[in-house]
Amino acid sequence: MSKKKVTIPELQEMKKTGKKFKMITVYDYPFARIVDSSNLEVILVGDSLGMVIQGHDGTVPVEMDDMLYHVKAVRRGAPNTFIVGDMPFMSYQVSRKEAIRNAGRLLKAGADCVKMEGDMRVVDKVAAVVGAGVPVVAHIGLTPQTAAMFGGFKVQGKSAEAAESLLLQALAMEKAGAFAIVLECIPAALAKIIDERLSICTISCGAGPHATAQNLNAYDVLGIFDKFVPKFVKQYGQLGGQILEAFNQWGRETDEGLYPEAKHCFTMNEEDLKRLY
Ligand SMILES: Nc1nc(=O)c2c([nH]1)NC[C@@H]1CN(c3ccc(C(=O)N[C@@H](CCC(=O)O)C(=O)O)cc3)CN21
Ligand SMILES: CC(C)C(=O)C(=O)O
Ligand SMILES: [Mg+2]
Repeated sequence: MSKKKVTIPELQEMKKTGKKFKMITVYDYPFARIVDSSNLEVILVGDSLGMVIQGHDGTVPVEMDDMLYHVKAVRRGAPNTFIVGDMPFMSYQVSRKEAIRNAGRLLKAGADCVKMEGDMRVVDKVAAVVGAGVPVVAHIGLTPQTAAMFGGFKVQGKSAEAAESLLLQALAMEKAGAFAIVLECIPAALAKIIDERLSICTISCGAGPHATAQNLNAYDVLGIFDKFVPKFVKQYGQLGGQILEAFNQWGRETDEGLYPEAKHCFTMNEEDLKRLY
């Protein structure tokens, strides 16, 4: 039984009924297939692929073409899952026109909506993209594309002033027409207030339990990505170790002549083999 893709009205209904939804970050076809048969409602194809897949130290190097490539692969694996396509750095900051054009490209590649990071300076771009008919998830708090400005991947909104500013940003994003908002790395108590003050869904990525939804990265959930493990991450598997063990076992068996066995080999008939000599 394949599941039915969740709709935006259904996600909004979940905020009213208090039922949580889950958004997992994946980047490729095999993971997308697994999510499509899981109890997770939403996939984020995040620009974090710059770090997790490409090995950069941040998300700034990621291009539209990278995002389109991964959104297409994920859509092929997860035809029945709602996909959020992340807009990469400089694909929406320059002008409303570029924002609309690039958001449209992500939708044509298979995304159901786009996500845009930023504070008050991005509100007009969000409004323009929504105005062009593309659903938008806003993203405030720790915004990795501009993390250099706050000195790295640091928790945001800890002071009363910073918290007030984030609340105002969230309200502005709702007014601009975003249907949901990611709250990344902010105090749980602030996320609770923001969730209560907004009618749209809040999605917690390191923002505590009070949001409408939770987000984690598949590579963190599985214990594959160990370059850094943020405090909010819970590893539900230790696949990094299992993958290493599998690689080493194949290596050992190949060294010792235990792989391949007869069942792994192709054959040809005796006649043809004789004619060869
Ligand atoms: N694999 C992966 N998982 C993520 O959650 C993720 C990415 N990549 N890449 C994009 C952003 C970057 N993220 C990060 C990265 C590091 C921290 C981190 O180390 N935070 C410190 C807090 C430092 C402070 O106290 O201010 C921590 O201890 O968690 C948090 C979020 C979340 N996102
Ligand atoms: C951290 C999440 C929300 C994200 O934007 C990403 O994975 O790119
Ligand atoms: Mg991102």
